[in-house]
Amino acid sequence: MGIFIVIEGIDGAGKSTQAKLLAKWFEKRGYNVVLTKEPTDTAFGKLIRKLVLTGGREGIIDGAKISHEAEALLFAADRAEHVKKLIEPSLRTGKVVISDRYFYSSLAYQWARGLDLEWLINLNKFAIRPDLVILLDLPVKESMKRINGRQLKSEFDRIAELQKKVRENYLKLVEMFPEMKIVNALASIEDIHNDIVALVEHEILNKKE
Ligand SMILES: Nc1ncnc2c1ncn2[C@@H]1O[C@H](COP(=O)(O)OP(=O)(O)O)[C@@H](O)[C@H]1O
Ligand SMILES: Cc1cn([C@H]2C[C@H](O)[C@@H](COP(=O)(O)OP(=O)(O)O)O2)c(=O)[nH]c1=O
Repeated sequence: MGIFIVIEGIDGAGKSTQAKLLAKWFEKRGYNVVLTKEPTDTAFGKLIRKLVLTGGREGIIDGAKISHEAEALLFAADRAEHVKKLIEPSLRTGKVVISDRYFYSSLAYQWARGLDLEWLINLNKFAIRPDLVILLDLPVKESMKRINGRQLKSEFDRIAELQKKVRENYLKLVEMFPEMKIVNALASIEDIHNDIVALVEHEILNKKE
């Protein structure tokens, strides 16, 4: 069996930056790495971008043309394809899978939209548990600085409000899912990378030996 690692956090937390650095770290050590993300680039991911993420990257704040329930089902459908067609086959052939977002995003974001957490957890039960989930945690003020320009100025306050809820939800999820570990995302890119590597060594590699 391979190794399955997920990077989570609010928009602009540094997920894609750290996912790439971690992929390089494993590759240098001779591992076969699959770097992936959700929403995916498949037809389901495209449908999500069209129906849910309207009006830009943070368009999820409004402009959604569909109900929050349908939204959650679309993310779950995209995830089912992701798990069955890419993640599980890659793990079976011993690869390291690093995913930028996974079902924890559905729990944090769709819960923040008012859906029932238990319903969301049940909906995502098919999704195998990762070996480790890195939660890049930082104050919303800082993340908003980093993604400045990705959103319209007039939407700033509403987006910040949702991000705050999502951050709080992620921190509550850490209490429920022991595979989730918090990393302080306020540090430099290099320091965060080193923290993540230390967690990977401690939580996964040392245990496999
Ligand atoms: N530790 C950091 N400190 C300052 N800026 C960062 C840090 N990590 C990433 N960034 C910058 O913040 C922005 C968002 O990073 P990104 O990796 O795209 O976040 P995410 O994938 O979580 O949305 C990018 O411009 C990136 O270069
Ligand atoms: C995977 C997932 C993402 N999202 C949200 C989080 C982000 O605000 C948005 C898009 O994700 P994001 O990582 O920003 O995608 P990209 O950078 O490719 O545009 O979707 C959910 O609400 N639920 C989910 O299950």
